[in-house]
Amino acid sequence: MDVTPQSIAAATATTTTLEQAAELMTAPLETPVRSNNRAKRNYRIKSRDSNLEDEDGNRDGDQDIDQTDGPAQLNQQEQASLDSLTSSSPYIQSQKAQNIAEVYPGLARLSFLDQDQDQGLGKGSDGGSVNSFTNVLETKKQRRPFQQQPTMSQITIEDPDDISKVEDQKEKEMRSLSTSSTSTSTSSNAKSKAVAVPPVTSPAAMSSKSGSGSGSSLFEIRETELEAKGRGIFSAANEILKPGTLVFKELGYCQVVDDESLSQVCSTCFKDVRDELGEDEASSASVNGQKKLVRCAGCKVVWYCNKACQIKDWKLHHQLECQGIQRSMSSPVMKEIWTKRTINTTIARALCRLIRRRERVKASKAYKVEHGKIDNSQKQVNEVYFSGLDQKEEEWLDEYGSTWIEQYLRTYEQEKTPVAATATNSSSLGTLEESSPLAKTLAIVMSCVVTPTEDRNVFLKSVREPCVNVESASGDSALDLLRKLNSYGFAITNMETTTAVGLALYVQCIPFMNHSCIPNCVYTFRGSRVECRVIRDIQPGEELTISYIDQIGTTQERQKQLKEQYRFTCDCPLCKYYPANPLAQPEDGPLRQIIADPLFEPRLDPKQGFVCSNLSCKAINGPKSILAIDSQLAIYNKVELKCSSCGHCTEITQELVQENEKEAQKLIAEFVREMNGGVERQIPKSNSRNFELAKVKASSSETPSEDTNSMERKPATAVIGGLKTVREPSARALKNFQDAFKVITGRPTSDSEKAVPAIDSAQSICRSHLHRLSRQLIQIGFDEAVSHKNWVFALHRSIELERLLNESYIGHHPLKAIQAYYTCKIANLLANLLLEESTVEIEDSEEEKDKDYGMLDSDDEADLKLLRDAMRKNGTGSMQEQLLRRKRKENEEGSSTGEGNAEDRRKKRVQEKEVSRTQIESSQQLQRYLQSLVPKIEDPKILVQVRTCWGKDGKLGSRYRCLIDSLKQALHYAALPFVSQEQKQKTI
Ligand SMILES: C[S@@+](CC[C@H](N)C(=O)[O-])C[C@H]1O[C@@H](n2cnc3c(N)ncnc32)[C@H](O)[C@@H]1O
Repeated sequence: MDVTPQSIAAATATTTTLEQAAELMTAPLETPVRSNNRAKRNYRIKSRDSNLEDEDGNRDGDQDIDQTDGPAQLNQQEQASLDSLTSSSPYIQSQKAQNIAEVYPGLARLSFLDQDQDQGLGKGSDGGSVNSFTNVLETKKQRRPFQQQPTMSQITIEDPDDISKVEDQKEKEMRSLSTSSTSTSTSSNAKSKAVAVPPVTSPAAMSSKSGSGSGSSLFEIRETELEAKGRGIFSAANEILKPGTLVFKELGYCQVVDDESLSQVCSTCFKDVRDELGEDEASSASVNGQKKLVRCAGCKVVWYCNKACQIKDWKLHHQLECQGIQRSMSSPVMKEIWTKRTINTTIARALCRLIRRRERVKASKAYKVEHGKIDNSQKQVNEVYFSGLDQKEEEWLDEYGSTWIEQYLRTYEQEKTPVAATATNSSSLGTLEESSPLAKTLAIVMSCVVTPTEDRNVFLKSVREPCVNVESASGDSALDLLRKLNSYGFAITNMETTTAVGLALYVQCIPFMNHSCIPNCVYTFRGSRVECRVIRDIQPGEELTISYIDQIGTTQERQKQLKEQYRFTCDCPLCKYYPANPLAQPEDGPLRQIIADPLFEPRLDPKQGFVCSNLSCKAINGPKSILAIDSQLAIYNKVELKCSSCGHCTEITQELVQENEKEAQKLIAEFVREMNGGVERQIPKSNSRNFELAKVKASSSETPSEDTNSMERKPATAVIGGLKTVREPSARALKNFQDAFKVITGRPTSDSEKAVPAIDSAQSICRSHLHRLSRQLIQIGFDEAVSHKNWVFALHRSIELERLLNESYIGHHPLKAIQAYYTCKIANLLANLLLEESTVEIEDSEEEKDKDYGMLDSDDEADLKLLRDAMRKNGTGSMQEQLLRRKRKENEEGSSTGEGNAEDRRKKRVQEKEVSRTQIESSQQLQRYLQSLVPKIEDPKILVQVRTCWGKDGKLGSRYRCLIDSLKQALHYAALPFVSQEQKQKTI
């Protein structure tokens, strides 16, 4: 059942507190259904329902909305361009890659092995703020019932004082996080003037309680030494900031859930139901006939996990948003957009929230009080950072935007001209194709918040000069706001699935952090709250940095991305050591300063190597011979590669490289298609490579539209789904993979060394360019293998992934901790697999089936007992040995009964022998690999990394422990030894 804003409004109108109001709302909310999975023992693999058919749950419930009377849908190109607005917002997009949990997107499937649910995203989101907000709300006055039609004046709130209390309270909460209200410059090398963060936009200006600064600020925002770099965040602590230190937490100024995740992620706390239920179950509209999240019945757009969340959002954002969306829906064109999402509304919703939040902030008492105290330098901090908006779009908007959007809005408001005609008319006004995403986003915004023509014009008016004071910085220009969103917007990602689930705008601290390819801080999300932590020692006065992009690329690739998206050239120690320009000399000083370990040998960039094309040589050359193939190619278009081993020379050209890349991409696509029953599936392109796979994954669970084509695609997505859909990849798929791997890396896959005789032709020449693709291929391979339960294939991919990551990241890096975490997950999976195979076999045994296990509580208990009995009966041999013994016994029994003729029996035996052989081989492989993983898991160095990069009692640390315990248990039941480092040392 939907939650009606009316019911809230009505309830609030007749009660004194919202708490009471919430109680009075008799059935506005169904109790969100928790996972219907039984609590699984942690040595068992959670089974997943692969039915993705109902993933469009929110649409199903929309039958009351008439979707037939809208004009024709906008064409696909326009849709694609709007999507590109979302993805081309540089800061927004690349931040997706920064979430360090995105290291192994492919492995995220294994998240169901996690047991520490209390750590899950969303549960603790925003800490206890739900309660504190409810407390605040308890003192609220009665509200005007919702039924009153909103007017233009409602862009401001009818009762600003009311909202300002929430704002004021929110500020108080934020302040209580800080140990001091403003930061002061304490750093000795602070040459330029430190800029304290203004109170309104930076109430947490700000040090963390958990910091080492004993009450003083941990950081300050001030100008960097480079003018072009602008401001940055510097350590203001008197001592070294140690890894794990929480530098700051920052609440979003405003945030929205992405269109794609609206029905699965709570719009207030960002709890993702997929975390609890697994993607496949969450994608269906309901569990046991009940909805998992509940939807606002007013606009039918946003979803919540419970009343508290709905009320909180209603007060802070949704009341006016809801009215706005409903007003917008009064136009058939807009109704089509809102109900069918023919245009992505994420950015438009974020903009609307931003506009309203700004209005509320301005109306709050705290703002009024503090505003008087803000000096000029503080005002600078509040200025809108000018970047991110595509130049072309800016120009287009200046020239035609206002007219076109105006016409667009007027046309469909009058409900006379269908969209197609509007587009035709307006195309004469300018380059509509290029600029329509922006125009449409603004059109949606205006349809929600701006009505009279004169206000629209003000709203659209572009401000060309950077704003220097608070008022104009938060001015009404659409471009100002969009810029703000582009500059300070972050994609909120789900830690576990690595999928972007929302968009939040931050204005206090995180937007002032500059980039480094070898950063000293990372950030993660807890709901919409961003947390910034130290990952290596930071000296007093040193700048705090994060990485805007995925660090796995070559210097040339990284710099290209930074240039394109952020318009600067990075001069961090990594860039200095591995210069993009091959003519520049590498400097190892800066890197050595960061990695102080005297034993640390800066490795040469492994991505710059190449494979010798001499078939009999096969040597893989490091970058000693050629420092930067990519860069040389970029400059000279041609490079001669001389193999350091055999002296063989090969010439490569840009064209050859491009051909290579094309071929590799084709092969990857073929592999994915083959794995999915010959059905085409797009591999989305992304600048952020960490995010690529997450996107592939996300695309597999895309909400299908209602056309028949997408219905036909469903079986394919179902195949990708849960573990129940066990399907061996076809021989062709495997061959596709091996071919792709060979073309990309120049080497056979680790599981096909015998099968692939030699590297052929000049294809194997320059692999450095294909590094990104090889990672993509391996991750896709792993992901697909896990989906299809082909563990041996998965195992080989995980070996390759591990090698790739080891080669790609240097020094202390959180990614290594994440890698260890996933190694542990793989080990868990494999151990569980061995257990599961045995359990299944035992269940199949007639002898065991006859036993009465009716006394046991659950199937799981029965499985366990069967397992124990079997193990007891057969001694301590491995599971596979036990199975073989049983099979042999059964064979003997079969032959002694003289069933069938001798020839049949012989054939059967041969067949069984073959099955047993494959089984033994694969399980032996698994066991060997598992045992090779175990020492890595408890490697003290890894344990330090896991612990420090997330704080002493960090999330990852506790999860890691949990996984190790689970692994130990699984290994114990599978009769495999777990030799920890500790035990090993004791034995020695
Ligand atoms: C989010 S802002 C960071 C704060 C910014 N420095 C300021 O003063 O507002 C991102 C912008 O800062 C600049 N920047 C960040 N890291 C940089 C670096 N390592 N070198 C040069 N400029 C950098 C770039 O102009 C980039 O587009």
